Amino acid sequence: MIEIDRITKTYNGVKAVDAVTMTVETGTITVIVGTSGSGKTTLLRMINRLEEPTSGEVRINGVSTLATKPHLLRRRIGYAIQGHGLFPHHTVARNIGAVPRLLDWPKDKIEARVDELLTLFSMDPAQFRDRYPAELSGGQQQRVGVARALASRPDLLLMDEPFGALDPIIRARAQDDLRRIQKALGSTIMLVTHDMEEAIRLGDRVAVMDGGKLVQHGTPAEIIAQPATDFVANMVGEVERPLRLLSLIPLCDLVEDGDAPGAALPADASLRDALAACLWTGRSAVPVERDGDVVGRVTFDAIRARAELRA
Ligand SMILES: Nc1ncnc2c1ncn2[C@@H]1O[C@H](COP(=O)(O)OP(=O)(O)OP(=O)(O)O)[C@@H](O)[C@H]1O
Repeated sequence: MIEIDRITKTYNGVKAVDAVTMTVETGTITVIVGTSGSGKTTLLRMINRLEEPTSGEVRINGVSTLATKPHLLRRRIGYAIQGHGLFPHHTVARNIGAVPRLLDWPKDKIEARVDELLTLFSMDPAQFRDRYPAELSGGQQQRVGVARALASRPDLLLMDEPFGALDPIIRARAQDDLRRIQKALGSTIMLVTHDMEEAIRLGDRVAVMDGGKLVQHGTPAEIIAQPATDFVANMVGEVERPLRLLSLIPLCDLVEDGDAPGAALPADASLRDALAACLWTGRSAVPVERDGDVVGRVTFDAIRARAELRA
């Protein structure tokens, strides 16, 4: 568990981060979202002490980060940034193994970990281990950057706009990859973005910053359905609220007995997908399948009723 306790950073008399308090549960993704200059990066960088707080403290599993020397602390906290910061003259394997090497892991354990991570990120180790960063696509470089940050099984992974440089399609895939890998490894992640769509898609919890203050901290559904301030409502986008909510609800929540025409959607697809299918093909219901078997249908009316209920 990560406890952030009234942490504050003042630059030239101005509070860039103002008494932020929040708790991050182990094994979850927290996304910090806000406009430019709202203090997101400063908050993140105080957690691994790249910035020293003016006041307040951070505790990891009950122990203050002030109790550990900053360079030792940073070996336990992964850090991935936009543009990934790979060492250009080191191979992929050396890049990923950088922190385990600092921690004096035996060579065979490092090699096994590099291969395990490359495989998790859908990059064939035999093909990619010995390449240099310049021999990779932007999306591959980004994956190696995240693999490097995860290599030593850190207590916490901090990510600052990790997908900012990727085009929208690769970006969506990178987000799905991160979700899958985070689940597989049980990692605890704090990620900064200015993109509410990304926050809602990735976060177990979303923390909204405005002018250095934490204005709301809750599940994506809470942020969308009950925005705490006008600023949060604006960030979510009033018009998009019902659609965003539908994108969080799986079909299996609304499935009912009965037939429907046309191609089936998987039970873990979202109501937003089903709505799109209804509108696109003019159907009033879509079949739902699980493991290849049709298990029922979701109707347009049921989707509309759910959207009205929560929006
Ligand atoms: N080293 C510094 N010295 C003085 N002011 C700073 C320093 N670093 C950040 N600030 C100020 O603190 C405020 C918060 O900056 P921060 O980088 O944390 O915002 P952000 O929300 O991450 O913004 P962005 O999305 O643009 O990166 C800004 O007003 C910024 O100008």
